[in-house]
Amino acid sequence: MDPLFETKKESAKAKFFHRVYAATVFVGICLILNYRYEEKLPGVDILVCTADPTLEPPAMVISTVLSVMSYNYPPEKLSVYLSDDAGSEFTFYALLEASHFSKYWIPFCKKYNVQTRSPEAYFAQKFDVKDTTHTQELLAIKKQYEDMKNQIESATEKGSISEEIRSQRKGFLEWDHKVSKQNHQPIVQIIIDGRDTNAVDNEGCQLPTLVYMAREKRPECPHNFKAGAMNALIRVSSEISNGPIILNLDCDMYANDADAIREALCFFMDEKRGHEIAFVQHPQCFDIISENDLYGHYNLVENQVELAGLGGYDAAMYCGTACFHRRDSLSGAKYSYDCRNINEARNKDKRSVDELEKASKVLASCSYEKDTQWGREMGLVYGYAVEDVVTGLTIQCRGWKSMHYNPERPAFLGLAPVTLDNSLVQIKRWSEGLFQIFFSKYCPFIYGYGKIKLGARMGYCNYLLWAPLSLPTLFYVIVPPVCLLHGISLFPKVTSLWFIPFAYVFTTKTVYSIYESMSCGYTLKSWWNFQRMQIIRRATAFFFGFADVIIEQLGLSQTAFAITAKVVTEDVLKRYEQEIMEFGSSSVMFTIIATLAMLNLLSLIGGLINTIFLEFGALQNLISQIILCGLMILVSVPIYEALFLRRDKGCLPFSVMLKTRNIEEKIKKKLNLEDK
Ligand SMILES: O=c1ccn([C@@H]2O[C@H](COP(=O)(O)OP(=O)(O)O[C@H]3O[C@H](CO)[C@@H](O)[C@H](O)[C@H]3O)[C@@H](O)[C@H]2O)c(=O)[nH]1
Ligand SMILES: [Mn+2]
Repeated sequence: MDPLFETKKESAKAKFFHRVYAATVFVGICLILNYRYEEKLPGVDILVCTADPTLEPPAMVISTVLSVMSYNYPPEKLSVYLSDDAGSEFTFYALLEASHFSKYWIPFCKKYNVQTRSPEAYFAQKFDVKDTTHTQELLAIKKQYEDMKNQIESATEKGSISEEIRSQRKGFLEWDHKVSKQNHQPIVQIIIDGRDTNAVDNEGCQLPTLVYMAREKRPECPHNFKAGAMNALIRVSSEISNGPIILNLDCDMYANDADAIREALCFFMDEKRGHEIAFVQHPQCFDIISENDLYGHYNLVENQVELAGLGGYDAAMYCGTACFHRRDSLSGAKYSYDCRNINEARNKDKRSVDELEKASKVLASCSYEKDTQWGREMGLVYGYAVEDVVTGLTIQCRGWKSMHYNPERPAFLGLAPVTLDNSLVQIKRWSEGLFQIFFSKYCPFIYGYGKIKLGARMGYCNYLLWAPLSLPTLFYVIVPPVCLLHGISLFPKVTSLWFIPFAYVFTTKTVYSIYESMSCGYTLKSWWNFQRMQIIRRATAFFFGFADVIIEQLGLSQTAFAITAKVVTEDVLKRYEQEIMEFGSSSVMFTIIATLAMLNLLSLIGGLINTIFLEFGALQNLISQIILCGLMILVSVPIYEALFLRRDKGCLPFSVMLKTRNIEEKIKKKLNLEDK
């Protein structure tokens, strides 16, 4: 037999035994730890944010809530809070329905050891169950879920909630005719009181606490977007359950691993180093991603190399969601050795639900933060479009450490944008927010000096400097083609020695990037797609982010938070799955993309005509530019398709085409002139 084959077999065997061994040890340790720590498990408060019932449908929000309510964790130590920045009674209603459904959902998950505990994601799967009682129960609960969802959706569509439902719950009294999204009193409703021994599921097991909160909103009072919502949540939860560990989740990201809390606690409760750790960040992983990652949301290299590297410097970046925090460090405490105890007794509050709600409302009011350190030294930092990253940095600079934890089965799965427009809006917010931090007093090089390691500061800047990256990219996609058209050579001749450094940098960078991507699990095609997205992002989103920060620095505008839409129509989703780029709207960003694609195409044609027919010798001077243009054209193929070939709803709209035509005309005119 082939000796190579033999060794392969041997090593496979060894690997297998290694795995079995590791798994056994792991299970063993878990059992011991469970036994040793079960009593000491700390209270965990899960804070979920939502902001708009049309962009973030209540049915999606409650699936997230249900996924965390059904964690494998003692329910009397678990509390779930939903912040609703829209102050919408439909979200409140949906949460009420969810609390009812949880009585069936939680026991079902536990009985059949369901792994995916977001009902929406779970029922979207294909099932293959043989056992008949299981099938029956599954079908029954699926029907129950769908009925609930239909009810919520029809109420939202109708725009009203029936008197019958309203009369069942006094909480609805909060929504009189005066409540609007931007203007309403603080609302706190304890839907399930975890202390109440009657709050049980249909098998008689205790349910976790569930709270609805809509902080006060007044038009004259800046609300600071998600950071404001989170800070109100931190305070309200401290009043009601005061769990020493906080899990922060966006409404579009559900829990995908029922044991995630226990795993995260292994870091916090570690006897040697646990007390130093402020937060444990899971990477942002997404649920629906097209096969070859059309819009570059997989983030495999980012998660496995860049963010993990920052984690290696004890400075994992806080990414706003899927993050476990120590309450103390999030609320502004400095690190000290005394922070060791997280398993303090749960607030043994004897106050009634009404009293708790009343006390909480004060904490969720506009005036509460006046003249306090909230938004500066305490809680999430205000004034940045990426409040999460800057907050994480301040926590680290107060002496804490943070972990990046990327388990094999993603513990959380979110919703990535499935249209180019949404994706760019999101990236623009990020690049803007990140660059804002670089420009502020929190610039890691200055603020972090002497507090976090140099590597960590550099790692942060890898992200904070996204926006200015737009400038070289724009230069490279505009200047070389324009010069090519005019026959101006920008790079050294192929025969010159000076050509070597350019060729060297270009090839090694490309080869390394392919190697890195593929070793992290990308396909070659997804790498290629990512190159396209990089150019598109830099030429549009990063550039707008850059411009906005400059304008803000001049004091001409203020930061806003554009929420990414989470509702998609069937045909958009279908095109996404087929990896057809979705344009469909006439955003300025699309005009830029289309213009750049046309500019390169026409310049290459024009440049080639000129050199071949007029001065053939010039070719070797222009070869680098021809290659650059050619690559840009190859990468832009989907854009030409959207401009000229496609007729579906996602193609580039006529208005974008018209605008790019202007440029074409100009180039053609120029070519004609030269021909003469
Ligand atoms: O005024 C607001 C605006 C937003 N949100 C919530 O913030 C979350 C994130 O918003 P989303 O539109 O989904 O933005 P993403 O770009 O997906 O969010 C990423 O980037 C944000 C910073 O830009 C972080 O806050 C997020 O945690 C991170 O997931 C959502 O749950 C929203 O409901 C609010 O609660 N109040
Ligand atoms: Mn999101």
